[in-house]
Amino acid sequence: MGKQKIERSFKLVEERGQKAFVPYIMAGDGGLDALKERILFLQDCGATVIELGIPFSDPVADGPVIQEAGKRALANGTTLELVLNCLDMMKNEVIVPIILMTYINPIYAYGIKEFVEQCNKVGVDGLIIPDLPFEQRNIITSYTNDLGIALIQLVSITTTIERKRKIIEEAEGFLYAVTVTGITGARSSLHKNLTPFLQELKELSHIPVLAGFGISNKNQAQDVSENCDGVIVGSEVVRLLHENKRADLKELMSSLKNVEC
Ligand SMILES: O=P(O)(O)OC[C@@H](O)[C@@H](O)c1c[nH]c2ccccc12
Repeated sequence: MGKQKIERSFKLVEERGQKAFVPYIMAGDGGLDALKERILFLQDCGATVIELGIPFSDPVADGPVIQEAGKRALANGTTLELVLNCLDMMKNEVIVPIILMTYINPIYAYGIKEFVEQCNKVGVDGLIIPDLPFEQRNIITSYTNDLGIALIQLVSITTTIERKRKIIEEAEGFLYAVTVTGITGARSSLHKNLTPFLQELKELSHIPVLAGFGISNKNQAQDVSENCDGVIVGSEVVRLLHENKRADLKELMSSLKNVEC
């Protein structure tokens, strides 16, 4: 459970000489009835971890594709509570670690302590809360630490070295390296300083470093993962699921299987 389950999954990828692939999906896009099937599909495609987004009305870090998916999910009545119930019902079939990505507001509304306890009960292994400042992580970690749930930290290409060091010291599960300045979504080219940025994080970090934001095809995934432990792909996965292009998604997810470490 929790951190350890995430660590084990990365270890397995490493032992196989592969790179990690973490797909992001929006809970409730396509209806909550589709959630279990989508998670099991991604699990079968070899996802290292699944990042599951909770729809929110004011998603400040999300680009257009994920915003639209969030709107669709909210329109069909998806709530944090319903997503947690849904996870509870599928927990015996889900082997792949699950990380919930939610803004802090829905957690406040739910009740922080109740939220973390429920996450633990339904088998959530980690959390990404992009608008929770590192300095205020205590409001979550005072509950997650005891339960072994990982609070995934993000560092960006503009983070200072002092801050990177501080964040990495506390980071657990994996380190989320944000590869662009801006919001989520496909980019035709990635940041020119991406390679030194990832190399520096790899040197500093005791846990896997994963790159996310703007990666949308095989070549980008392979190029980027040469300098880190794998990639997180959101908008493209959301698009392919919405358009029901399962074969393309499978193909994209297989892109890191033959990469040499
Ligand atoms: O969509 P992209 O560009 O592939 O990026 C991943 C991203 O979608 C996912 O990790 C994510 C979705 N919403 C977020 C908000 C903050 C940080 C990360 C995320």
